[in-house]
Amino acid sequence: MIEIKNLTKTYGSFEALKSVNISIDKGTVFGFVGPNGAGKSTTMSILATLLLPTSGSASVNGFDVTQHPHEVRKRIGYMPDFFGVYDHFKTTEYLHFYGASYGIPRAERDKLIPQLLELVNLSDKKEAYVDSLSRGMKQRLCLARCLVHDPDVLILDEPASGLDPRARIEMREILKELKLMGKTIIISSHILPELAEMVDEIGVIEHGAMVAQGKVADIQNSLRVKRVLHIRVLERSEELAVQLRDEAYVSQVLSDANGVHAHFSGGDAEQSQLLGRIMDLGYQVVSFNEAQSNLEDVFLEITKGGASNELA
Ligand SMILES: Nc1ncnc2c1ncn2[C@@H]1O[C@H](COP(=O)(O)OP(=O)(O)OP(=O)(O)O)[C@@H](O)[C@H]1O
Repeated sequence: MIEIKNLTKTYGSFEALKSVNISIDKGTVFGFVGPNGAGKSTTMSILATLLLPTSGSASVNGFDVTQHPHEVRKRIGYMPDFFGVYDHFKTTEYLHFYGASYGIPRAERDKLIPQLLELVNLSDKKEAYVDSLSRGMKQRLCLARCLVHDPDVLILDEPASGLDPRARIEMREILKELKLMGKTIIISSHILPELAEMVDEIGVIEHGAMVAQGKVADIQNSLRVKRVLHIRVLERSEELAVQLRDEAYVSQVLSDANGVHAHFSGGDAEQSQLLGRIMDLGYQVVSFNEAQSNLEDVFLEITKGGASNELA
């Protein structure tokens, strides 16, 4: 649905994008993560036909953003990180304005707009002036605006930025609904653990270049992000801790009243073999769990440099 090939963008002599490649299948929710200034907004603006690339190509459903921008615009809903809302409108009027500019007939809009307001939890604000809405509400209204022409693809540049925790959760719930509706979504954010819950894939960009891309679990596996294993045995817990220290892929073994905790740098296969060996050694295993590492761990592992410190 989205195909970005060797995309570059230079501002004067500064290379904001250096041959970026991204491929996103229909129905995928793609989390686009990277520190400030990495090139997320630049990539998304090009995809939204608002900025011309210096070289390379980007297409939506087969339509190239530079050759067929009108076809692309019909298929995308774009939510920029800065948004202008027309304060003198009421929320309903605001959506009518956008619906009309997409050529949607009045009768159709009359049916559609209450549905959109319901989707973004603003039904009780249908008569409110945009001016009077909170930041979170304005952001949800902006999202409703992106959906007016029922686009297949949503390009959302930091839709949860500046929102308080409750407003972020509301935004996340709406995005989950959009995913269920089959939309292809590319969403950028600094709030990595929040993305983790809803994205199918992530792409990590740093200094204008993609540094990793794929399913979160695959990236974790390929990077061998350290897992923490929690192991409880019926007896001889201390002895197990000592034996684990000699195991490959195991480091930093601790033992306490809750069991043995070990850092593990192997993948799924090695983890399963380790469990087998512990059982072969005659331990009666009560539980063998892996503490879930999250997107933040993945991100920090990939971008190791100082740039990641800028993340919220
Ligand atoms: N119009 C411009 N002129 C010159 N440099 C620009 C321009 N727009 C963006 N840049 C530079 O391009 C780089 C990428 O910017 P971009 O806004 O795409 O980053 P980002 O990943 O979206 O960052 P953030 O998370 O802070 O929004 C930055 O170094 C930025 O300063």
